[in-house]
Amino acid sequence: MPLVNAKEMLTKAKAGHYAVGQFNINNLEWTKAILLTAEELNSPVILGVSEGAGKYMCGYKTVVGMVNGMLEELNITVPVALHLDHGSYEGAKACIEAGFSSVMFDGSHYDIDENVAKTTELVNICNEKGLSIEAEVGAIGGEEDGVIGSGECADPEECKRIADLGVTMLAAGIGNIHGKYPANWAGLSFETLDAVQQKTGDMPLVLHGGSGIPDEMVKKAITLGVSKVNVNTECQLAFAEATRKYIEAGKDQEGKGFDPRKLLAPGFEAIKATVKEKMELFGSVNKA
Ligand SMILES: O=C(O)C[C@@H](O)[C@H](O)C(=O)COP(=O)(O)O
Ligand SMILES: [Zn+2]
Repeated sequence: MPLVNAKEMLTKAKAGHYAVGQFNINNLEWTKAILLTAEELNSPVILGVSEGAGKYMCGYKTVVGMVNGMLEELNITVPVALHLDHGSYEGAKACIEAGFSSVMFDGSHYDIDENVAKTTELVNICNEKGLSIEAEVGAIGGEEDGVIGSGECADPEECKRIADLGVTMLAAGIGNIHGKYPANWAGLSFETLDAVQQKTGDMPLVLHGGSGIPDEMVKKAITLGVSKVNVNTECQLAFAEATRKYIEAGKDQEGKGFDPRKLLAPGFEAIKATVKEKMELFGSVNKA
């Protein structure tokens, strides 16, 4: 099946009280592992590409070529959206041109009026071209210069202003953090999430920083309107751990164990296992 935008899969998820996973891709192994797992579990899936990962993979056109090639060669039949993650205004335009099916414009660092103005322009372009679009209100926390900043809680009124522009999905800060959560993390603010959902109605809400949130909190967030959960760090940690074990066991020095097709295989399987676990947790299995 060719790429689809994320509108239908997220509308169904919101109505069906489950969430679709966005898994960030970093290279060929990542992409193949995520697509094969989605197909095996009959689950819709969103492939997230940050601007940095896009550059690393030789640009957005390369990413589009690789993903479209895999959809065809691997006979992927489940709905797959290719989505720019935390995009700038220029990055969003470049991805629209390159053939992505969905973009995120992260205007959370602008004041609300500028966020509204830029989001509006991109909503118009995406509508015209048939892409889905995610916007963000309230910055997500995370590590900067070695310090882990706590996540902001979005203002529900500002969320409504952005939702009313006609975006497909809305990321609202609810105390969530990118990367590893610190031991003293206060947890998700369900009060904020509830207030955002009440103001934004049927709008699918997005939970960023999906790695390391206790399962029960993720499930509760889904009951309060989260329809898309973003995961990157947990796949990276699983890949790194499996690769380290392989090398520490000296397997790269046995026979042809240094061949990248063998060396990267444990990490590939570890990503598959992580994605499977998350799809089961989010409830998207058999929802393709
Ligand atoms: O780190 C990235 O490049 C992608 C993330 O920002 C993604 O949008 C996300 O929210 C995943 O968070 P994580 O699971 O905490 O890495
Ligand atoms: Zn994010």
